[in-house]
Amino acid sequence: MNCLSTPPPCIELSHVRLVRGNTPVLEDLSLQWAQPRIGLIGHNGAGKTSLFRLLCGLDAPAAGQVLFDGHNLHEAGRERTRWVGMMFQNPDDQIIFPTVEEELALGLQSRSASKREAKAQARQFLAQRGLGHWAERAISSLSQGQRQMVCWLALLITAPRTVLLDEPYASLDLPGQAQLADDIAAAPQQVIVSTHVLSHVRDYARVVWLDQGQVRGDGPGEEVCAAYEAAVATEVAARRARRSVLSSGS
Ligand SMILES: Nc1ncnc2c1ncn2[C@@H]1O[C@H](COP(=O)(O)OP(=O)(O)OP(=O)(O)O)[C@@H](O)[C@H]1O
Repeated sequence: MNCLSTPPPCIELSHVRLVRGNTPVLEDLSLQWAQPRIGLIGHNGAGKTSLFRLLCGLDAPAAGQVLFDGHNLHEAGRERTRWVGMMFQNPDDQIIFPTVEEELALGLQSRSASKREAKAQARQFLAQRGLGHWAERAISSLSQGQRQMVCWLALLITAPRTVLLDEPYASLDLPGQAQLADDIAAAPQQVIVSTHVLSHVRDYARVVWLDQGQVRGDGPGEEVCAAYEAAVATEVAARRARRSVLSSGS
């Protein structure tokens, strides 16, 4: 299910090279993403977070380009925050302000609301979601999962056209995971979810499997997740066989 009232934006990577520190992470990567829901899977270190950092403009490509509905994303300036927003894997990398309402107001202020208006809107937004009592709470008093929820709410309130979620379920309890899944299903934005929990993206029409910065699988979630699981099973079996040979020789 998706609730997009307009067609999702088209994100196009063309021959992108991305280097982080001295490490080449993405090499000659070309992709076109125009589906409302997209899953991104792959091993630790495959390049998923790096790709997200590129897509929200935190990092720029060393070669190639990224287009958002035909516009160069890395030349867009402030306009880019209306296009793409990211929820970080670790909420502490994202949250800046001491209270929930101030954190939520931040994105609204950058959209020209005054500080007072932005805080009032943030309080109203929280109240609509039954979280009015969170408004003045100190971020430091929230659990990790609750902080992740604040990051999600901060994205929802600023409503960029594309939302990048990096391991969004990692710290959430089961009710929190169900709520986030429902929120994602109902979100009017294009949503791209990076996750190691395949059940969250298996029913997506499009899943991309990233392997050492390259696309190894791309297609319907059922197929790509099954191919990834099969590859993992093969890797694990090979590793166990090696370990058993080593231990029998010792
Ligand atoms: N700041 C950095 N400087 C240099 N190399 C980095 C930096 N951050 C990440 N890398 C490298 O980039 C590669 C991709 O890392 P990335 O964090 O994008 O992977 P990932 O797929 O998101 O992994 P995970 O599933 O563990 O979150 C890895 O080889 C990693 O070591």
